[in-house]
Amino acid sequence: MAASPTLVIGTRGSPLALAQAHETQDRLVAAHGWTVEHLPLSIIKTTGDAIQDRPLSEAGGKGLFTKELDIALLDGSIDLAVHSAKDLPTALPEGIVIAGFLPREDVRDAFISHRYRSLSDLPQGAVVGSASLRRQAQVRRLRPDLQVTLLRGNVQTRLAKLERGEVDATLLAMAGLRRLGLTDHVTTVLETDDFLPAVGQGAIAIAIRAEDERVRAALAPILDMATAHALAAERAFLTILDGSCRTPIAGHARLVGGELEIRGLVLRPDGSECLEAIRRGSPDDAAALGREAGSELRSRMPPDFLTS
Ligand SMILES: NCc1[nH]cc(CCC(=O)O)c1CC(=O)O
Repeated sequence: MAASPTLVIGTRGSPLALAQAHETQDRLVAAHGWTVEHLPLSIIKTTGDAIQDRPLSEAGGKGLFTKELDIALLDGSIDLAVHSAKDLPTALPEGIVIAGFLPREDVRDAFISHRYRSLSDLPQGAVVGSASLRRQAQVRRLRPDLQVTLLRGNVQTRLAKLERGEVDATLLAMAGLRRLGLTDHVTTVLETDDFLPAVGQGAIAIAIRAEDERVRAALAPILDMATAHALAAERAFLTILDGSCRTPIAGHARLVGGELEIRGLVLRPDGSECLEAIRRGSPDDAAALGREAGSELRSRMPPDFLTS
């Protein structure tokens, strides 16, 4: 066996981020027979972690969770950065690339409530808390009679707020709940046909320095091709529609038989309108399928769609 190199794994400090970093560490240990001492974690606080009082879409969007990790990659203080693919901006800084993705977790959202069994079981006027424009808009689309409020914080904080009765229900990603061992809290799982996940949901992306062949080779055995195809389609879809991080967007790609299928949605924030596009084709054309779905929605969107 080759001598164990030292690779420093950069991560945010939230419990979910740490679980994802540990999963990466464990997979590298299993693939290479290395020891965890040679895969130290470097915990880095990001601007996104510090802002708790307003929606991140108002504070500058997704890059807020990645900037400090990007800097650490570029200055060599870490060798790889572990991210929730969902929180990664579509454009990465010069010199940084996504090496690939770990095998994807459950992509679905969960409905969580202590008093009600499902979204359709909530009484008129019940309060659903979420920080995600996508979840807020899809809830309003399905149940225009509910109150939708902002609920921020990490997964545990949100569950605690629900516990205290600040909201009647909330929605969280199954992937995060599974990684944190918190699926006991799940009331019902929302199928993707009814409630479409965010682009990248459930996938862990690993960012590296573009030129770093040593780290790229070390990661190769733990990366998952099916997830890479799905994410290529989803991220290409999002790139076409980006520009406004105030737009509720959902997108999910998966292999059906040997084909890749992407389904994408854009919604008005109030849920009054929802446009859908679907493309199916060869996984080798993943990015093109995503771009086509995005372009179709862009051309069908009324001019005021992004601002209403
Ligand atoms: N924006 C926060 C965030 N980023 C990734 C996940 C869950 C894990 C995932 O989707 O991979 C979550 C929490 C949530 O949406 O419930």
